[in-house]
Amino acid sequence: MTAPDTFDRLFATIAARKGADTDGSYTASLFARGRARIAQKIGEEATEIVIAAMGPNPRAIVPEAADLLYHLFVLLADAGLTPDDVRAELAQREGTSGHEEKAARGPLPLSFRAE
Ligand SMILES: N=c1c2ncn([C@@H]3O[C@H](COP(=O)(O)OP(=O)(O)OP(=O)(O)O)[C@@H](O)[C@H]3O)c2ncn1[C@@H]1O[C@H](COP(=O)(O)O)[C@@H](O)[C@H]1O
Repeated sequence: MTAPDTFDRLFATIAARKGADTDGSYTASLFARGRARIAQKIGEEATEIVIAAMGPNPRAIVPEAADLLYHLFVLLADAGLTPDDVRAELAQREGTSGHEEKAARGPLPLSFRAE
């Protein structure tokens, strides 16, 4: 059996914080504040990635990506999902170009098209 990687260990820690004492854990306090607050944090972290992406130093993206992944993991755990659900979704997409997938969706109904 292979040792769990950093992502797996992080998710296990996050999941174990559900219902924990909020004083000692930022994760527990996020769970306590609820899904809307978690989703809002993801929006904030995504915005910070956009700002880092537009800057001159690509390394600045790394800590913002870590913040975003951490908050995404909190959302998954809050929703009763796991990174394995995301792995399975990505595995299902493996080998299908985004162009192919978009073409297979067919044209948008008229009501969705831009003027
Ligand atoms: N990876 C992280 C991690 N990344 C970011 N953060 C926290 O996420 C918050 C995001 O920062 P912001 O400035 O956006 O928010 P804030 O003003 O501090 O807080 P808000 O009131 O806005 O929510 C900071 O408090 C960070 O410390 C994290 N907190 C915890 N972890 C991991 O989760 C584990 C469990 O943490 P606790 O639940 O706190 O024990 C830790 O050991 C780490 O491995």
